Amino acid sequence: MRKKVTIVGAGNVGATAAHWIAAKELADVVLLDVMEGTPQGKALDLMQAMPIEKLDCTITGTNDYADTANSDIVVITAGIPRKPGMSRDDLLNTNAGIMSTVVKQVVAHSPNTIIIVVSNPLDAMAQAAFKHSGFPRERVIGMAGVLDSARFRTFIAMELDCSVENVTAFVLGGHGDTMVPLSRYSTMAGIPITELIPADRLKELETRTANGGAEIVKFLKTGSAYYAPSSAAVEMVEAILKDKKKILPCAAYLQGEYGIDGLFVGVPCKLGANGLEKIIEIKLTAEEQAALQKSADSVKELCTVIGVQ
Ligand SMILES: NC(=O)c1ccc[n+]([C@@H]2O[C@H](COP(=O)([O-])OP(=O)(O)OC[C@H]3O[C@@H](n4cnc5c(N)ncnc54)[C@H](O)[C@@H]3O)[C@@H](O)[C@H]2O)c1
Ligand SMILES: O=C(O)C[C@H](O)C(=O)O
Repeated sequence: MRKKVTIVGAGNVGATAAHWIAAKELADVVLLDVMEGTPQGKALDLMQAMPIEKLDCTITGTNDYADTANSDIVVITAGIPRKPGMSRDDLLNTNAGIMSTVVKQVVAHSPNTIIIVVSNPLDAMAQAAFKHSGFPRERVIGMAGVLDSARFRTFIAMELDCSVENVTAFVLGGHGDTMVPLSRYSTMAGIPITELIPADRLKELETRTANGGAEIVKFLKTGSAYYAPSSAAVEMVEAILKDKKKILPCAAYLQGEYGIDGLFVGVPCKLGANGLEKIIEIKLTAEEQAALQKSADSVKELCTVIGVQ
């Protein structure tokens, strides 16, 4: 039997995630939204591409959570995106309300599912999903680090004029202005990029990475990025469905790791069939640890505002 992935929110990120999942033939997809007709129309449109692409996936559009029952994974993209001049944190109150109603419905219909949170502000929304679901931390994971590190990889590959496949990159911390790109753990074909790119130029690439979402919002004007974000969420879906034991930077609920307790922060995680299978702890310099702590403090502030600290 095929796996079942529900995507809540059939907007830009949600619909594009459905597209990537189908393109990789990972699972049957249920696309759910509050907008009547939107998920149905997008799902039918995607279904009609399946014969052309020679893919066997069923994509169902719905407004009814009954159709999401017993999903293996639920990806939550429901919520408003930011527009130019806004920070992700400006979405806090609206999206917290949406997250609370969505998660209750998700849990009622798929009590054993694994939730991947995408809605912003990401770390606080992951914490809200964790608290409202009552799930163990293994089954609530936030998507941000895969996207942020993919952005860093893109900029490094552009700088070194090499294949993106040769570049690995590392980003820690929250998905906001306080994220921590770690050049020291980033490589081109195994060679530390700190040996290939001068420090001042690297700083510029790190800053561009931290502002990567805003750069796209400025271009798009009506919303935020969705091709890379949906691709990033689907890399996590694939790691779980295929039990890949893949190490990916994700927002995870820390319980003492990195000296942080009771908060979602972006750290290297092992993803497999059980969801979050391990948090990988690496040695940080005092400066990096301080940057991570600052990032955690800003997540805590948001969580306090919406009562999920
Ligand atoms: N974590 C990340 O790295 C990352 C990356 C990109 C976008 N995002 C966030 O993802 C969210 C979605 O972005 P988008 O570009 O797809 O926005 P969008 O406006 O295109 O889509 C959002 C969808 O959510 C739906 N929705 C609203 N309330 C709902 C509810 N209660 N139940 C079900 N669906 C509901 C809307 O009808 C809409 O179709 C935003 O909050 C955005 O900031 C996060
Ligand atoms: O920037 C945003 O608001 C959307 C997302 O978090 C991103 O990084 O692209």
